[in-house]
Amino acid sequence: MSIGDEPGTIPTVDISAWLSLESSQQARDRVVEDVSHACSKYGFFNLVGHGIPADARQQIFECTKAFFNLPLEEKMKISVDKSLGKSFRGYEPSRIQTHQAGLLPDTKECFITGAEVPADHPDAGKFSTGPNLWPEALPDKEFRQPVMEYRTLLLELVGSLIKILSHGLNKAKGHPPDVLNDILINPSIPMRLLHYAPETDIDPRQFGVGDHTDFGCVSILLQQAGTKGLEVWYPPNESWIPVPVIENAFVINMGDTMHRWTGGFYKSARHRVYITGERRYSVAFFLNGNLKLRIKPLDGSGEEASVGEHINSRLAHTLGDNAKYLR
Ligand SMILES: O=C(O)CCC(=O)C(=O)O
Ligand SMILES: [Fe+2]
Repeated sequence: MSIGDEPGTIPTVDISAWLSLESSQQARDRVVEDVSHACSKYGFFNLVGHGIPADARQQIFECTKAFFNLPLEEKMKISVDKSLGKSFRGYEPSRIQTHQAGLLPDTKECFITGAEVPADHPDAGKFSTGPNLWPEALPDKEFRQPVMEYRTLLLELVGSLIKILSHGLNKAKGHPPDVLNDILINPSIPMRLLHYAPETDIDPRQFGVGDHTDFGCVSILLQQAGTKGLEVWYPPNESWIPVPVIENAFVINMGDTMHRWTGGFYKSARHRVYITGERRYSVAFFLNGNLKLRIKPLDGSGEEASVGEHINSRLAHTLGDNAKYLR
């Protein structure tokens, strides 16, 4: 069921028929059509019927709040500059990333985790790969375990989304129905717990997250109920569309790797988070994909490129002088 597509809104898509073993082929095809429509028109949609339990969603917010409530000196003990090599894990303080010339650095602060790759693994210390950094001040049971459990649940969900998106490309363009599946082999998935502190006297160049596109394939965002700030750019109307929080929904968006790979069929949409006088938390899960994979636009529109090199260079660009943390 696709609700929405009302002027000035992004669609809401229910994928429960895809996830259920009892659904008819017609109901599954409808999910493929709805996801494909949302991603080719907007690159953004609200996802419901995703099967992620409410308590897992609740718990990840508890973890997020607990982390950002720690004193700054505790958070700085695991700041990204302390992570192994270019692994870029741990605490990213506020005002580190700048997305556009002319904007001030984002006010958000983040905690970044990924797949747990031990320090003696041959790839540890390569870009976005290595051991996670965990705050000493929070017991594993209350933080590390639920964060990794949430990651496992979303890994399964993003696998379903990639399969649905592949079927969408099969229907629209005749590509094989598993055309995107290789991105899921040993995928790089940085997950960011995010905190936006309330601000006053806001400079017009200042955002929680400035106007940007995501770098990877598929992003799964959980917004905190009762907050606002996220907006997506809709080119046909040249306007910013608010992305209000919908109960039990995740926000799904396409990133630049997906856009390029599909020759622009699935669109990586510009979005931003404006600052309000209210505190806000969110949790972003970025399927960047297999960093060693080389992908060529499916429509023949460009050269083959490495997933890892692309993501690395995009992140370094937004970090500016702070890209020293990636060396
Ligand atoms: O917090 C949000 O609502 C969005 C964050 C975001 O766009 C990002 O981290 O890339
Ligand atoms: Fe984003």
